[in-house]
Amino acid sequence: MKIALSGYGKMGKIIEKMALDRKHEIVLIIDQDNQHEMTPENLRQADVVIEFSTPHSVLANIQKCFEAGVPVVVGTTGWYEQMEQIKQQCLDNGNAFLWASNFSVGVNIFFHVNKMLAKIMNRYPYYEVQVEEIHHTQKLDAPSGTAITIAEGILDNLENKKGWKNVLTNDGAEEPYTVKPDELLIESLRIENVPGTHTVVYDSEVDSIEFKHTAHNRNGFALGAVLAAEWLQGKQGFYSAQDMFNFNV
Ligand SMILES: NC(=O)C1=CN([C@@H]2O[C@H](COP(=O)(O)OP(=O)(O)OC[C@H]3O[C@@H](n4cnc5c(N)ncnc54)[C@H](OP(=O)(O)O)[C@@H]3O)[C@@H](O)[C@H]2O)C=CC1
Ligand SMILES: O=C(O)C1=N[C@H](C(=O)O)C[C@H](O)C1
Repeated sequence: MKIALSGYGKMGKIIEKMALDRKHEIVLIIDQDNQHEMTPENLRQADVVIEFSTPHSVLANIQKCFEAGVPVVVGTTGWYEQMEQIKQQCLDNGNAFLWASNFSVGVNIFFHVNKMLAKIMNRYPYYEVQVEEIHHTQKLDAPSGTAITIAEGILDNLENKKGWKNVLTNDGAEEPYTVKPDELLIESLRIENVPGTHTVVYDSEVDSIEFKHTAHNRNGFALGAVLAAEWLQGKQGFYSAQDMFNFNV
């Protein structure tokens, strides 16, 4: 496959390596300093664009891929309020689009089991649930996209929670926040060099249940993004990684 990379930071560079290992070719690399090269002509050299840039640039980059009619795989987070608008544009224009807040196999298994666990916990309302995420200090968005997907999995399945609330704690700088009974707290922490750790905690007076995923490095995210690009070939429509992993057990 001929791949264009949109965003050539920590993720873009590892995706390039994974793609080359899988015998793909990188035909275009777009970063902050050469955005003018993201033209329809250049994009059309590629079979797929893999987009890992920033929350500020991702929407404009998706538009350019749609205009060029090139399939796009999006890993960038921090834009999900525009999800419906992007979905509509994708479907109206007959594009191919796949997004994931997290492309790693481990986290996608976690997403599935998280929903099952939330369903079980309806029977035990004396457990208070909370989501925690820890990432490196360069991260631009909070909560993480992964934490949002986890929270939505809980909200869809746990009857006593109606919405989520994020608190970003950097070195204890934030005032402690008291959640309302129907609110799901997502606590975000930023610590040097952490690739991504997500925990769901159900806490009661007598015990705690902790369900945790720890990324040891970024390789799982990058491989998942390349596998997604391969999966999207020849397809048209709006997809998420859930369609690719399809854990119907
Ligand atoms: N879904 C998933 O599995 C994962 C998602 N992510 C998400 O991916 C995104 C990127 O993460 P990461 O690589 O760690 O971040 P980095 O900050 O390391 O890389 C982002 C890159 O995008 C570049 N950039 C800035 N503006 C543009 C533009 N207009 N077009 C193209 N590129 C641009 C930046 O350039 P410059 O440095 O010059 O500003 C930088 O090189 C984040 O949103 C992160 O949350 C991360 C890991 C896994
Ligand atoms: O910014 C990151 O690094 C990561 N971002 C994604 C997110 O926001 O969930 C995925 C992963 O946790 C790493």
